[in-house]
Amino acid sequence: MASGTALIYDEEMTTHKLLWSDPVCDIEVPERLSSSYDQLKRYHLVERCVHVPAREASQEEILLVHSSEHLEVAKSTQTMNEEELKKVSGNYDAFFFHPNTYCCARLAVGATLELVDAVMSGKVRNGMALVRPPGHHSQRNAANGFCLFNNVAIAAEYAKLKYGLQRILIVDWDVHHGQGTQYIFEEDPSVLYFSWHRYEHQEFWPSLKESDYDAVGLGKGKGFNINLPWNKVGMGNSDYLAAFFHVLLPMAFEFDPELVIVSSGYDSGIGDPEGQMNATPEVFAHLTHFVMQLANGKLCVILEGGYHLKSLSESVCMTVRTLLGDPVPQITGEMAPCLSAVESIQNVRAAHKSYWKWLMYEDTSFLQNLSTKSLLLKKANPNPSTEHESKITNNDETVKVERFLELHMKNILFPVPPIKTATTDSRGSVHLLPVPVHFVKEIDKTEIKALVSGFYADIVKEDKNLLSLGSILAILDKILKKEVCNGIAESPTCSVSVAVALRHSVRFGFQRVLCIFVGDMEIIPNTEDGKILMIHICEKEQSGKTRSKHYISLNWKEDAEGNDFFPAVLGFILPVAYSYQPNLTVIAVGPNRSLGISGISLLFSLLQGLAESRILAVIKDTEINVMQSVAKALVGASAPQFGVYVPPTQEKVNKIKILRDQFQQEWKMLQCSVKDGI
Ligand SMILES: NCCCNCCCCCC(O)(O)C(F)(F)F
Ligand SMILES: [Zn+2]
Repeated sequence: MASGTALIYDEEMTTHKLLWSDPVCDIEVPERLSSSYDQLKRYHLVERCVHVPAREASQEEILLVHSSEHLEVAKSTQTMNEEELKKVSGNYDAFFFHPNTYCCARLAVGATLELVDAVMSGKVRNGMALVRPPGHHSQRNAANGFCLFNNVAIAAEYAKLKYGLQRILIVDWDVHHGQGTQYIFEEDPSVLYFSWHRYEHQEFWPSLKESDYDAVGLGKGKGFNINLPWNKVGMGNSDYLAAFFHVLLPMAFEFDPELVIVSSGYDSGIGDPEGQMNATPEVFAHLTHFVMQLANGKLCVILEGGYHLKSLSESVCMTVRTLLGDPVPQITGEMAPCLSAVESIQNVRAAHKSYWKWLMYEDTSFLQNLSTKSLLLKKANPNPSTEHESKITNNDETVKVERFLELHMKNILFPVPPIKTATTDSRGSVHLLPVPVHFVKEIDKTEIKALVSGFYADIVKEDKNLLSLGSILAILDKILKKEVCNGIAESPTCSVSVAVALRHSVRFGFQRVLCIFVGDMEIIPNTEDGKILMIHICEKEQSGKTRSKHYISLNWKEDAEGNDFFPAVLGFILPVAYSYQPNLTVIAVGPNRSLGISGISLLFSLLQGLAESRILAVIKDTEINVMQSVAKALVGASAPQFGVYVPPTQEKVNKIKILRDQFQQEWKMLQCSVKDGI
């Protein structure tokens, strides 16, 4: 199983620069690269990566996407003087040439291809290439928007050719629409292109009709182009996460890519003069964490835009530390997407209904009125106030953002625990675990008896699980003290163990503990005070207990053929969990589990983005296979296999919809459609 993270950077790419005054292009400066690399060094992230050198792409490689005319024009600029450079630059929308541009653009492509080779050869699991000039606006026969060669598009064609790949996902989280990439692949079903972008009803550059949500691809490529337009500025963390839960991730898991390439622009982050958005750097750790769960972890992150140097460099660091497997920082801000974001999410889901199995039962009845209504709304008040007040308005705000980010990052960054996963167990089954985990300590029975008889006597009736309780409390203490990130314990009676663990966690200061219990639960802990949110996944209704905001029972029996749990995790459990923002997650697998191992692995992998990746796993002592796959997920040994993707039945889709309707006012991340009569 490949491991390690590649970092590709060559300071030669800082020599491309604007030689004359041009207010459109003067934000694309060399310092974008050098300040990002310097910040990576400051956080000691460079030394933890595998250094892969850049190289100049060959002409054949560039011709995989571009015309020979385009290549010749680029080549000819090497010997031009400033006046000639200015003239040829004027043939394009928002592009500038420098005598070194051609060489830098070849390095940018070559660096990207070297990263693809390092990942596809198994030399590393994933990696990032810090390149400029960027690529996603450039087209077969034209430079555009600071881009000369389309680095990411060439990489996709190269990977298909050299590795025979048939499904490549390109995620473009830059704040501009990568229309170049869209044009190149719009008829190609082997490349799924997802882009969100500032759009403002076609007001924002490049102001194209084909950047809207109804551009779904052409011919055989229909359904494989996904545009999510942001029609207002000020979008934040919750809007971006909602877009992942309700649009990108369901598509991506159904598509099941063999490689993921990210057009990683950070002008969608706070403080950026182009984006005017409010998302903070840690959101990129979450976005990276999610795309790492695809393609068995084979992920290439390629720099595109980002013009606020502090915001850019912090976001680059958030990306790289997540690629390295560090805990994912707690997301900040109110977890509630704005109306405009939900409207765009609803529109793009409707536009793709006929191309995706997971959308087969999507309710698109709103289409008759809502879309016209929103356009009427726009016409009615052409300058709609932003949903979120945009914190950044003009240049002198840049300094304010720097100060904001200095403080913000201090709260976000935390020491990475030296040990990832701790375990103890009563019968020494730790040696059964397929991965190096840290043995917490021998459990002393009398000590535990005393402790338990004190605070947990009402829960613990018999002695047979004292050892298990001891190990759980020992692991919890390590997690509480941030000495370990997560832990795994076995138990003969999961309900008792979980009840004790929850009470212990709340007693020792965790204000919000999320508990996902899979299987039969004899004891249902009290969740009235909101300090525990229980999601109970079982085959049939647990008699008596009615659902409430903090006790949600999800009746789900996994399909025998494969894994149909994706819509439940992506469309329900994650949105609820992110709305709750727990500071500890407990996941228990008890008797008569109604999920398969792949569904359980999916839970453990996707929930690691919460609570700074603090997870306590409590596994029924007879479930050795579950124990092993959970340990792999917790240690990050590999992007686990989530089994064969099975689209959900109508009955299961309806089950999620009913739960979503019931709880979306309390847990606002569930929102993915605008109520009628907005
Ligand atoms: N009135 C004309 C405004 C032109 N604005 C050009 C913005 C280019 C954005 C480039 C980028 O950030 O998307 C890339 F990732 F490619 F670098
Ligand atoms: Zn951009």
